[in-house]
Amino acid sequence: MSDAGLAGGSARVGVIVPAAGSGVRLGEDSPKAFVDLGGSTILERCVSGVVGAGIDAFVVVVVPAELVGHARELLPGVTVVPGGAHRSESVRAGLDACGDADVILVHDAARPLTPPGVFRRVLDAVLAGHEAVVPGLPVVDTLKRVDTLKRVVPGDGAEAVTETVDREPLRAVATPQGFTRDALLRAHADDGGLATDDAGLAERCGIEVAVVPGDALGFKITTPWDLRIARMLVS
Ligand SMILES: Nc1ccn([C@@H]2O[C@H](COP(=O)(O)OP(=O)(O)OP(=O)(O)O)[C@@H](O)[C@H]2O)c(=O)n1
Ligand SMILES: C[C@](O)(CO)[C@H](O)COP(=O)(O)O
Repeated sequence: MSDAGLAGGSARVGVIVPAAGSGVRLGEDSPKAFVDLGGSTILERCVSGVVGAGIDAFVVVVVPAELVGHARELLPGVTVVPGGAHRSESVRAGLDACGDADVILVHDAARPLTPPGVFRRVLDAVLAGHEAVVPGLPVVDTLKRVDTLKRVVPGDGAEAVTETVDREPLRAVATPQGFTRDALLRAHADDGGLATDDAGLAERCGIEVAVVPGDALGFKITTPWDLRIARMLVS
């Protein structure tokens, strides 16, 4: 489909929800997507958020192989497929199940509180003609590059600051990340390698990635602290 076709409102939209991680940094008994967040799993909350964004989309959820049946029970009517050992492999499994979508959003299950406006901004930017779009926020902390200390004080584990990094041109990016079908296929072609996000793979093959405003509520549940905040926000 041409860009004009996408802008014309006839685009078919697919959403891949990678949820096959184990959540090592969270340290709960279940894989992260299946951890409780105010009475529903993180995964159910995330899929509700996708549906609640009001985008007419085909949704594919990617979970650990042993939890495919359980996820299908939690999410009747949603396509569920087994993922891989790395996030990029899980996204590729979702891509294989994504049918004939013209635009594909990839949205981490681990970001279940992402507001509808972020989905809209990312989708609208793809429909407007960008091949790849990520939501991003300015970095607020002062950033230091570190290395090992020359003057080692036994036992304290300290590191040496080598540089203060200019944060002005930096953005902390989240999901959903949106792509034309062609761009996402190119990014993942030939088992496209591994990266922490899909835009990273797109960049490697020369695709320009646009950044639109993200939202603090789109934070990723990674650590026990994040889960605590998320539970407070939904209570
Ligand atoms: N093999 C993997 C690894 C990650 N993910 C998904 O990618 C998203 C972002 O990953 P992250 O937050 O790092 O989750 P985990 O890999 O589960 O976390 P950890 O690194 O702490 O184990 C999550 O929704 C996670 O389920 C996935 O689908 N398949
Ligand atoms: C895709 C992502 O959520 C964008 O912020 C992030 O890169 C996932 O990275 P992680 O290393 O798997 O946490």
